[in-house]
Amino acid sequence: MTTGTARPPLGVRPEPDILCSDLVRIYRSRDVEVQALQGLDLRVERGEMVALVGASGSGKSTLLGILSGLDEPSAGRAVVAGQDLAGLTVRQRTAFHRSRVGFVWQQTARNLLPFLTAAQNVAAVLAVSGGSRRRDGASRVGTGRADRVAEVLELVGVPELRDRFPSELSGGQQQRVALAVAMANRPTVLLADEPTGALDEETSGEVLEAMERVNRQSGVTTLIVTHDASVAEHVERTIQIRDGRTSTEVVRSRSGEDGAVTAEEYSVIDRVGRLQLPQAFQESLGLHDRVRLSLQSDHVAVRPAQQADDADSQDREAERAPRHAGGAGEGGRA
Ligand SMILES: Nc1ncnc2c1ncn2[C@@H]1O[C@H](COP(=O)(O)OP(=O)(O)OP(=O)(O)O)[C@@H](O)[C@H]1O
Repeated sequence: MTTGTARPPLGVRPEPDILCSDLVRIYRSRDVEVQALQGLDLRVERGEMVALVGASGSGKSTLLGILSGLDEPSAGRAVVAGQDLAGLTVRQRTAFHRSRVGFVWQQTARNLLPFLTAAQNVAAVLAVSGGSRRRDGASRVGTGRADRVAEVLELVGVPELRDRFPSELSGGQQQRVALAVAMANRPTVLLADEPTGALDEETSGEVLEAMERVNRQSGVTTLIVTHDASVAEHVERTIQIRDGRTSTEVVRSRSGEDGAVTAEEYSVIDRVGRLQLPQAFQESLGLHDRVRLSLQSDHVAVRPAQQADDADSQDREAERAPRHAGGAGEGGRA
């Protein structure tokens, strides 16, 4: 179990808060079998805020179900907040979910009890869990339940809404209160399934800003599943999921004096060496069915099969040329 704030020894990568390897989830009914996750690999570091995007049916909700302890994997490994989720009983998974995970759903009805005010919704979580635990293991340090309710409503930017019922709140306000409810118990990991799915663009932005603030101020590791492309502006890493596997990811960083944002695209390579090329790259170069690979001194070139013969002779020319004269042509660098 991950507790405490002790630093790992120099050179040792700290344990990530989400680690999946070769994760498989198969749904079986009487005569059909659906493999929703097909050997998925994922690593989210402590305190990171990451978006998971992908087409409908690609396995996003299935993954969140497993990571939150609501569902169990068919095979493979999933470790969240230091807890290995394989082979837990339903009771153990429920205890894990309550103590370690905050969850925000798209539908308000799943996030908030309609007959309780915003403050009462937050307090209800604390009543069920018996208090507010900190990541360092301390419990209810210096604050009682009422203080924690006020604190968490302040954190998500809606202290003035404390006495309103969900029906008296706008969609964006409801989602921010839902975020307060999810954070009440100081979870290690915050998971959100399409939290802005029912909101307009401006309101989505407000909710995502609140999530960013919560992530920064509390250090909660955050994974947002979404179709909403604008989420990418609020996270450092956007991971694409395709056919039940993570495929590519875009890492955004700020650099230079003007803080310009640069985005770099990466592909995830699994333990047996499989990687997926971004759809846009495939379309742009007409890569389909079969591609030609060639190993260069510092990269692997991926070319349409039909262009490969010409390019190979160019590569051989380039290899013969002196180093300072330039490298091989880059039909598709992987
Ligand atoms: N309970 C279930 N029983 C059988 N098949 C299921 C079940 N839940 C999901 N699936 C199937 O598993 C696959 C992945 O579904 P999942 O809901 O995880 O995808 P998703 O990426 O979240 O889709 P969406 O964006 O539409 O919510 C789909 O083919 C879906 O039909």
